[in-house]
Amino acid sequence: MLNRLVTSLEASPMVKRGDYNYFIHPITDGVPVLEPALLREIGCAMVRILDLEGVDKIVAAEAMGIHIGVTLSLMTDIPLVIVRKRPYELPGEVAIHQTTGYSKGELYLNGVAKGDRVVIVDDVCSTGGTMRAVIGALENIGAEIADICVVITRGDEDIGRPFKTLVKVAVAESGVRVVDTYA
Ligand SMILES: O=P(O)(O)OC[C@H]1O[C@H](OP(=O)(O)OP(=O)(O)O)[C@H](O)[C@@H]1O
Ligand code: HPA
Repeated sequence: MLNRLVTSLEASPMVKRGDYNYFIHPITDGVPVLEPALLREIGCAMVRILDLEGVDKIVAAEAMGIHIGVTLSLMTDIPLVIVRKRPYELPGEVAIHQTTGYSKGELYLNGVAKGDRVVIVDDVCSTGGTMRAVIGALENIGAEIADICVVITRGDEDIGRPFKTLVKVAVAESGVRVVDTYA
């Protein structure tokens, strides 16, 4: 069912970002080219496993959560909120500090109100730093997180609540191995 995702992940080129073994893949980097059939495969799998009952908004972080969020939004007609890397200073904007395995930065959340029922999607969860930061901001606003799905999980980090993933991978300097699939 996730044949395209599994095959392409296991063919990922590897680079070092400091000590971090970083795999390069169309879903997580947009390069070299993102095939519509792969996005459809992922969108269909997410629709199958996510709890979308009564969901008002899909929340996805810039940059590489965007195409995942767009795919799910087009398939479900649920509006999309993009957590941006630059501020807009709109009333109620929430600044979020993000730490990943290889970077630190700020994210800015607009467009989610107290009581909104949301799902969070992203391309990958590694240290869980990004997901923990986004969850914390949504909880502070008083949004209800109905469900979470990341396409690829590459670590065992605790993000403070259960979440769904399409594939779990083991990453080494030599490459990516898909350990499990969940859709
Ligand atoms: O679990 P973590 O260690 O937080 O890593 C996962 C995050 O890292 C990547 O984002 P990044 O901030 O690198 O930006 P990008 O989406 O612009 O590539 C990815 O899109 C996730 O959001
Ligand atoms: O290894 C990775 N590759 C692409 N994106 C990522 N985001 C966190 N880790 C990775």
